[in-house]
Amino acid sequence: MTPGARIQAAIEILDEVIASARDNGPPADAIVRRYFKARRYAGSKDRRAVRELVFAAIRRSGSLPDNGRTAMLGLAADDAEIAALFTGEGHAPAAIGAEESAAPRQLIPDAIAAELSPLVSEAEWPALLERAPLDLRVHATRTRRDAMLKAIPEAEPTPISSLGLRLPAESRIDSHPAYRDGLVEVQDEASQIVIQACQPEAGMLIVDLCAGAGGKSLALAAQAPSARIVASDTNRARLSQLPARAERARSGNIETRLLDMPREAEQLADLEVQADLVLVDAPCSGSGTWRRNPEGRWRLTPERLDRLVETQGRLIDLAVPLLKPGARLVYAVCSILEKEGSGQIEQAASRYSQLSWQDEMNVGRKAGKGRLLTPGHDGTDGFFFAAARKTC
Ligand SMILES: C[S@@+](CC[C@H](N)C(=O)[O-])C[C@H]1O[C@@H](n2cnc3c(N)ncnc32)[C@H](O)[C@@H]1O
Repeated sequence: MTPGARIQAAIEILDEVIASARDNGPPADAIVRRYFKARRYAGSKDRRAVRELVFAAIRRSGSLPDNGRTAMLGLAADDAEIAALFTGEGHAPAAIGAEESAAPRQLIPDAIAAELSPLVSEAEWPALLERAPLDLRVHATRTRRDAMLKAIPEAEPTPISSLGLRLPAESRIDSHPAYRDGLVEVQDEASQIVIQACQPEAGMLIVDLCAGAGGKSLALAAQAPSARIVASDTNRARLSQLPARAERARSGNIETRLLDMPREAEQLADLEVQADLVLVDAPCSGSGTWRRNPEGRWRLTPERLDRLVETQGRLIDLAVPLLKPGARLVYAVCSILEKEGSGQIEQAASRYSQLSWQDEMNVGRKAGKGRLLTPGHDGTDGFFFAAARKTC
């Protein structure tokens, strides 16, 4: 592809990403992959270059741009070499018209900025959108981090999690023998810290209420191989990925349970007052993962945030009856928004006097009754978590 054709390809992909953000469709990463699947002639250098252009344009625009061209004109406004490629020749995009406007440069739109945790100062905003490294979690019972550091020489130990390895952004691990053998799993350090906060132990009954594709269930299973882990979720497609992942990790102690809204309480009735640990890794704005999904800013509307906050509260209400006396509840969201984090826990604390909120881990920053991790402060994804014990 010529440099101009790469710009045009990025514009076409951005058009799809913008439409997908409007319609709650697939993420940018999936759209880039789909685009090139249909264009086998593009070489790996072309794919990488176009992907970089797409993500640079998304990072630069805090709010949803009108279309792919305005988003790309934003990059052209900052970079004369890119502007010079708008020639209209061959497969290059049309020349830039005198009246054409570029998407404004903005990291975070005002409406979202107003929802951020007060701990996240404006000086931290650029880090929210920097490229994330690839973090791995070492399987706690099958190997040791030292051994994996030797097996994957490019990796460094993560500073906070004792099970974590860090590789540079854009690294690939899926064909490495240690990954194929289930000795390492992709998991951001913040998620590994949430598992530490869970304190999983042998023999426990653990409910991972929002298990998704099982990232945290797998970590719990690796640390407590004789625990019984019930991994539930309402999303069939996500949950169905878990058995194969568990097989790769050789974790035979996870059972999946598909839930249907609004019948979850009924479907979990056999676990009432039985669980030693319930993890609520709730659906959220994903504002802590903008490093990977910067177009998440385009998807977040005040209405969507309100709906998420309501669902999170409902999930806590589903979790509490499952706890036996003395059991542990851990609430987590990959969010840096006040309402989804410490605000949500203030609400839960006012509903449940039998929950005693614990602050046992000296990581990140204290945020109300929980802890907040952020890319700028901790080098992890943004995550809020809080842990409580049921007193009676
Ligand atoms: C943040 S994701 C979970 C990620 C997962 N724990 C992991 O570590 O990979 C939140 C999940 O909550 C699920 N969810 C949404 N509403 C739910 C409900 N009412 N009951 C159970 N799960 C729900 C979503 O389908 C989604 O998979």
